[in-house]
Amino acid sequence: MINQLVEVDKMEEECGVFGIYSRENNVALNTYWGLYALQHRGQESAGIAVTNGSWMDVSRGMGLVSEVFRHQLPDLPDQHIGIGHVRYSTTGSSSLMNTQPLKVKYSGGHISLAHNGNLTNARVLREKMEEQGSIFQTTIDSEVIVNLIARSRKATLEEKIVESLSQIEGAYCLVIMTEEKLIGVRDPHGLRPLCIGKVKDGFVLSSESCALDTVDAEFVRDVEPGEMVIIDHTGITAERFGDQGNQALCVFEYIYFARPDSIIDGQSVYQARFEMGRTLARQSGLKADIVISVPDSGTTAALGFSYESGVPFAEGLIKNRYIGRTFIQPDQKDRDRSVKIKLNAIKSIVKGKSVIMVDDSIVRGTTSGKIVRMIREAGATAVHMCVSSPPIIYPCYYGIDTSVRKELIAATKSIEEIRDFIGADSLHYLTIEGLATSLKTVQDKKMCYACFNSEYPGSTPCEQHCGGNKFVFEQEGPL
Ligand SMILES: O=P(O)(O)OC[C@H]1O[C@H](OP(=O)(O)OP(=O)(O)O)[C@H](O)[C@@H]1O
Ligand SMILES: NC(=O)CC[C@H](N)C(=O)O
Ligand SMILES: [Mg+2]
Repeated sequence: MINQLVEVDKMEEECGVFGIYSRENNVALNTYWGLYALQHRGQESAGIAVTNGSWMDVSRGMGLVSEVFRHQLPDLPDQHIGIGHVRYSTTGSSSLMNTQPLKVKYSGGHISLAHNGNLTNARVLREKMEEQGSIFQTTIDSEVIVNLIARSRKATLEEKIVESLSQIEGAYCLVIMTEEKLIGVRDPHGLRPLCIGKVKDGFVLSSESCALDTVDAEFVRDVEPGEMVIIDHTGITAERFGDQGNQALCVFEYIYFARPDSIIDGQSVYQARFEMGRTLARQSGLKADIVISVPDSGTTAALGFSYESGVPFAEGLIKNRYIGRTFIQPDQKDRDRSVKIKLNAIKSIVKGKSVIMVDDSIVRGTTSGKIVRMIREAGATAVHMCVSSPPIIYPCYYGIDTSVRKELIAATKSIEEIRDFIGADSLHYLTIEGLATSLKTVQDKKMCYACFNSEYPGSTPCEQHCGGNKFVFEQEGPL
């Protein structure tokens, strides 16, 4: 019984990275608060590394930020750089061995590194390095980057990093710490977000701007795709690397991953979700007695749907606030159980009503089938399922754990079969065009829609390992 409760606590998401350079602030504590704000991006493990210029200390553990650092934060006198990570595993198992930040000692000193994203050629690089005698202590792709940096013969740290980046492919936002520097890197596609904030005597790097508010940092700008920013006692400098011609921020950040109070590449996540709901209302033309949302991340789109359609919004489902996110849990048994504990219907709201239920996505179909039944059992006369994203048909290889195509319900079933499977009266998805027009501020930017249309902006692991086929690779075992 105790084990079951513990399992339910371990929800996960997409990794979050955070870094701070400041002499006036307690960097360990600020990193802790920053990670707290990024908790929705990864709930499997958390870690913080700090340095005072002479020593580097790292502390990591399995669980939520508040669980890992329940008793103690890394504690070095005069610490002035800190980095942190919350993990949602996409390569390598969810285990203590694979927690981040990684810390290594090499000929140039110490390096700590935290990574959000997923490399598509990590296995190839690792096998090559192993053949040449390199030793790996984890099974994550991120360790390949650390090894490349440590092995580089270039003279300066910046040159070593750029040389390493020229060898890796896929998605990566990195925060890297040495005894003197805090470095932020965003891959040339810009697949994952990373932004810069300013504190009085230094700078902050964060996956999302919501964490800047938490540590009282002022938003400066996003790190550009293919940009490396270097922060040290002289301030901040930046340099470009790689080919920035094929930029493609992950559109799923706006649909589901990011917090609605974050602004990514100039686009408010809240505004994007609200517009997705409005567009879906226009596209579906649906009317009913009430609009309800599937909390949490379906709520903003449901408000937009209600606003556009004129159908009143009501809270038909209540989410247990002590439960995290379910889609990214590593195990289907956990996901099934979590949905039951997570959501409950309010009978008095839905009884005798025709209901439009809005969620941001159907991935494996774990959530929608159960709650359509729940709303019907609570007395609704009809349940229309509205999804504020297009059907997810193709795997993500860039940091979202949907790399096995057969797990995606829309990859194996038609829309009518999904409607039947979840037991809804009707099922409506936002179109790809509708999604694109909802992203008002970033309409002119190229985004990654690969999970909807299979147009991958870069290489896929399958192409690396299976000779050209995009979809046969399954991420099992190390890398
Ligand atoms: O079809 P499925 O496999 O069930 O996945 C889709 C569901 O998972 C996500 O919610 P999640 O519970 O992860 O997080 P949330 O509380 O932020 O909505 C998403 O918002 C959908 O509700
Ligand atoms: N979701 C992520 O960004 C994961 C980062 C890295 N690939 C890991 O598995 O630890
Ligand atoms: Mg949800």
